[in-house]
Amino acid sequence: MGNRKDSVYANPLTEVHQFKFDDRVAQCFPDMITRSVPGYETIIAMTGVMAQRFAQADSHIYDLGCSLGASLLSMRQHVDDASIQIIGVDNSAAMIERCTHIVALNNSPIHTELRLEDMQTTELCNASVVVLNFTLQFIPIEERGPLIDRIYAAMKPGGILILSEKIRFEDEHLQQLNTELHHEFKRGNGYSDLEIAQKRSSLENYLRAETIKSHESRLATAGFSSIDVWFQCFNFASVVAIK
Ligand SMILES: C[S@@+](CC[C@H](N)C(=O)[O-])C[C@H]1O[C@@H](n2cnc3c(N)ncnc32)[C@H](O)[C@@H]1O
Ligand SMILES: O=C(O)C(=O)C[C@]1(C(=O)O)C=C[C@@H](O)C=C1
Repeated sequence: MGNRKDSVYANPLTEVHQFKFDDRVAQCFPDMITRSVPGYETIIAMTGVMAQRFAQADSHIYDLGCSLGASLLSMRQHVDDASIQIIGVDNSAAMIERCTHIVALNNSPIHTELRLEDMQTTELCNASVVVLNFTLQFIPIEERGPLIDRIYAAMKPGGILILSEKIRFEDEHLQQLNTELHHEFKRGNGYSDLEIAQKRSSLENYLRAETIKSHESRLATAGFSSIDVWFQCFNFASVVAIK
């Protein structure tokens, strides 16, 4: 259902195509993301802890780009008010299909809806918690501002946005250092140099990382009043923004 070992880039490819969240990736996604993103498990676990604190009665919790539902399941474990609804959105049919099975296996009194939709057009309203865990990075940069503005407009006062991203550094030495440390992390998790190189080129024009400063400035422009980096490991970071 999503428990295979990631071998998507293990063999030499004659041509490396742009990364796609297709069936092959969905099948091994938990293994892929855990071995690729330093701190992933901590970010998912703390997403639940933060949701518990910020979820408001009769409101919606959104997990935008939910993949197999790791963040929404973490939040569902921490929220026990049945007046709250959790909504997961992803535009990959392979992900939503598997996520539907996984969510069904985990009983909960919290109403959970999964949508096979684009997060840029899905209906958003009455939100006390919005999660963008490693998904804004796949939206074209010029479209990120309008999406964050739309999320802000759909949020209740006192609500929280959790934004986790691969980040870029302005300082070229730090950019080089953190890229190398990230690759070292992947090597330590069993990825070969070939896998690292092929995946890197498949993400080249798709995952567009920005600096923490750019993210913070976009969130401030949208109107968020309190913004903070609560987690960072090498070139991955997570930011909270409170309305
Ligand atoms: C790295 S994964 C997210 C991981 C997930 N949030 C987690 O923490 O386990 C990125 C997800 O975003 C989805 N995605 C990318 N662009 C999207 C869009 N425009 N609308 C909805 N989902 C999108 C992909 O299909 C993919 O499942
Ligand atoms: O930068 C990389 O090497 C990654 O693998 C990162 C990343 C991500 O941040 O979403 C990219 C695609 C996969 O979804 C898993 C991890």
